Amino acid sequence: MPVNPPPHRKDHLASTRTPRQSTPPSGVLIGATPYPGQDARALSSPDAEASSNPPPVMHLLVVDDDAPVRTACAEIAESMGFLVVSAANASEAQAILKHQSIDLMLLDLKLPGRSGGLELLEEVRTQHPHTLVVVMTAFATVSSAVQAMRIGAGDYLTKPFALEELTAVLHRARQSRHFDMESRSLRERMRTQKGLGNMIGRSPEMEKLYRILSKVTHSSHPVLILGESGTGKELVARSIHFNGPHASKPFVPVDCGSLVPTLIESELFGYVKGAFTGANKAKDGLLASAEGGTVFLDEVGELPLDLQAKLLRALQEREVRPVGANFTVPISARVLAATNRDLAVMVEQGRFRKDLYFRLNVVSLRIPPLRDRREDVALLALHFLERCDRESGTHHTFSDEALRIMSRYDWPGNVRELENAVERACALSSGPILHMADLPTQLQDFRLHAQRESEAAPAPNAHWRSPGGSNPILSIADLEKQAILGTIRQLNGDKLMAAKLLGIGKTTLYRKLKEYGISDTGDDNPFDH
Ligand SMILES: Nc1ncnc2c1ncn2[C@@H]1O[C@H](COP(=O)(O)OP(=O)(O)OP(=O)(O)O)[C@@H](O)[C@H]1O
Repeated sequence: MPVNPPPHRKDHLASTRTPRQSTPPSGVLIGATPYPGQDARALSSPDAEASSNPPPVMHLLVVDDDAPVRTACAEIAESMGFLVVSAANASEAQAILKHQSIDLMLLDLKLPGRSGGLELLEEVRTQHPHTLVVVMTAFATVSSAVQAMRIGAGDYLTKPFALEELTAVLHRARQSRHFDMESRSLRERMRTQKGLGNMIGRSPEMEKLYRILSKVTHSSHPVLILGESGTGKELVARSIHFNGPHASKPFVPVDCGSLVPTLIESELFGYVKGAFTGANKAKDGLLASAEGGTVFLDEVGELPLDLQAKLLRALQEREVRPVGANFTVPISARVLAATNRDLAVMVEQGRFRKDLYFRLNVVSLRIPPLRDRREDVALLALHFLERCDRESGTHHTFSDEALRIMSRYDWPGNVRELENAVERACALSSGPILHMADLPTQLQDFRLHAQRESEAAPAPNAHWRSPGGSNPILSIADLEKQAILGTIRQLNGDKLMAAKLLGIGKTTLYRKLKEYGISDTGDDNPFDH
C-alpha cells in the first residue's frame, strides 16, 4: 500500500532539483566512502559538455537510503540535464511515482524493510511499464542484480561505482528512452493510418523495394525475387500479382523444393490419361492452370537440371507438353521465381542452367534481411500484434523493453520468426502487456548476452586517454584489478586456479578481493553469470 508522505515532505520529494554543476571528481568511487569535497565545483559530465543540442528532458528518480549516494547520483544526473527527484525508501518512491511521471529510476536493491528494492521493481514493472529501471547493488551481491535483470531492470550498477560508470549508464538509458519514444509514436501512427497494403515496412530499403515493385507490377516480364528465408518473397510475388492488371486471374504458387522429384514434371506440365500407373484421367499442369494469371516458382534453385531444361523450353516457346502427350498446351501466365540461394554461384558451379537464369532474371528484386532494416521491426511487430488482437478479440501492447530488444535482435528467421514470436507471446501472455518473459527463449538469451557484453566493454570515458594516441591510460591498480576479476570470471569463479594462473598466492588473491569489496563467503558469487 503506497504511503503518501506528509504535504511538506511530499513537496520536498516531488520538487525537482535545480540542475547544478557540482559532481564528484572523476575517479572517485560512489557508494564507497563519502567523496572528498562533496560540494566542490568539480567536473561537469563529459556528456553535458559535449552536447550542443539539449537532449529531451528525462525525469529521474533516485531511490537509495544512503544519503551521500543519493546526492552524488542526483548531482551527476543533473549535470547531464536530467530532472531529478530522490527518495530514501520504497514508500517515498511509491508516493513520487503516484504523482509524477518518471522516465528512469536508479534503484538501490538493498533498501531497508520489505524485500529491499526487488519488490518495488516488480511493482514498477507492472504499474509503470514505461519507467526504465537501473538497479544499484553491492558488488558482492551481483547475483541479485542478475535476478533484477530477469524481473525487468534495464541495466545495473555495482557499488561502489565510478562517475564514468554512472554517466555511461545514464547515457544508455537516455538512448533507450529516445528509442522508446520513437516506437511509441510509431504505434500512434499505426493506430491512425492504414498500413501499406499487405506489406509493412518504411525503411529506406523497403521504400526502394516499393518503388521497383510499382514499376514491375504493370509489366509482364519474369521477375526473380531474392532474399533469405522468411524475408517475404512470396508476399512480394503476391503483391506483384494482386496489384497488377491480371489480379482477377489465378495466382498459382509452386514450391519447387517440396515437389517429389519424380512428380515435378507431371505437376508442372500436366499429364494425359494412362501416362503412368495411377494416371486414371488427364490433369492440367500448374503452368497451364494459371491461365493468364501468375505462376510463382518458389525455391526455383531446387529444380533438378533436367527439369530446368524443360522449364526453359516451356518459357521460351510459351507452351508445355503434358507427360505422355503428343500435343502441346499454350501457357499464358506470367512467371515469377524466388530463391534464397545464390543462383549466380550455382550457375558457376554448373548446378543451375545459365540460360534459365537469364530467362528468369529479367528483373531481380532483393529483399534485405530484417537485421538490415531494424527500423521495420517495431512496425512489423505492432502489425502482427494488432492482427492477433483483432482475431482473438484481445488487447495487448508491448513493454518498451520488449520492443527495444526485438529491434536489436538479429532475427535469423526474418519476418516469419518475428511473426511467430509475436503470435506466441500474444497467445501465452497472461496480462495486457507483453514483456520479455513472454518472448521466445532465444530473445531472452540475447538480452542477457547483450547485457553481459555491455558490462564487459569499458564504459565510454572510463579512463584517461593518452594525449596523441587512442590507448587508454590505466593505473597499475586498475590493470591489476582487471586482470584478477577477468581471470576469475573466465574460470567461472575458480579462485585457486586464477591465483595459480596469475602467479600470485591465494592469500594475496583473497586480500585483493577483500580490497575490492568482494566477499568470499555467502551465496552471492559475483562471477556466477
Ligand atoms: N513486409 C512484410 N509485411 C508484413 N508481413 C510480412 C512481410 N514480410 C514477410 N511477411 C510475413 O512473413 C511470413 C513469411 O513471408 P514469406 O512466406 O513471404 O517469406 P519467404 O521469403 O517466401 O519465405 P521462404 O523463403 O521460407 O519461402 C509470411 O507470413 C508473410 O506474410
